Amino acid sequence: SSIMEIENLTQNVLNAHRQTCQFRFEDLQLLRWETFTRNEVYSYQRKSMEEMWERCAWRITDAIQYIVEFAKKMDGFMQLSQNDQIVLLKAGAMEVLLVRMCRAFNYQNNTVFFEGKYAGPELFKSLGCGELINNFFTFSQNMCTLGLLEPELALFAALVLVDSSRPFLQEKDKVEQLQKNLELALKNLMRKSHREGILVKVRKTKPLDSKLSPIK
Ligand SMILES: COc1ccc2c(n1)CCN(C(=O)[C@H]1C[C@@H](CC(=O)O)C1)[C@H]2C(=O)Nc1cc(F)c2c(c1)C=CC2(C)C
Repeated sequence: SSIMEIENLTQNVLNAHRQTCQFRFEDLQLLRWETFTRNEVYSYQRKSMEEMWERCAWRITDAIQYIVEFAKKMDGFMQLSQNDQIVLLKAGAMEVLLVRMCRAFNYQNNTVFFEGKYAGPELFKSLGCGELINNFFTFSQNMCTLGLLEPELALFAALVLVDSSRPFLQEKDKVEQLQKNLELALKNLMRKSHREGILVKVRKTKPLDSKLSPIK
């Protein structure tokens, strides 16, 4: 692909990302030291497992819808077969959400934005899945150490989604072509900002450990 095509794809992905993030990065940053008081944490911890799951499931479902919109605005994604669009979103939407959530994560006090303020892992105690929550916070910490800027995060999220190694793809070569263009776009962006050194780290950070067996 020509450099023009790559530049256009970069701009398209940045716009798609900006138009489909529920919160602007600047706004999330402004709130990062607004943490829940001890009493507010207690009131969350006293909620039933059902109520807490209901709230979190709603937030996740909502956020995933925005990621579907992100995919639909990405040049090349809608040109894939509908089967492959569904295969990529089913396999990757949650991983893109985890990548996006690092924008709303304060690694200095290990808190994440939740319902208006920043919460630590202890707030989610009543969910009864401390292991999963701790993995989520550890992942967010690792994502933050990459120090990706918003445009780099947008292209990284696009690459998490457009992954030609996902099982059940019908037109793998078409997905591969789009993936290669996105890889060139991210390399091009990093080179321009003289930060290509990060790419080595990025390649190692697979969003979710593939050994995570689906909850039986
Ligand atoms: C892209 O980055 C982000 C980061 C955080 C959030 C969003 N997006 C989406 C909207 N959001 C909200 O809280 C909504 C604002 C609304 C209106 C209001 O009250 O202000 C309520 C956040 C959210 O969902 N946090 C969240 C969900 C969740 F399931 C978990 C954790 C954190 C931590 C562990 C688990 C249990 C996995």
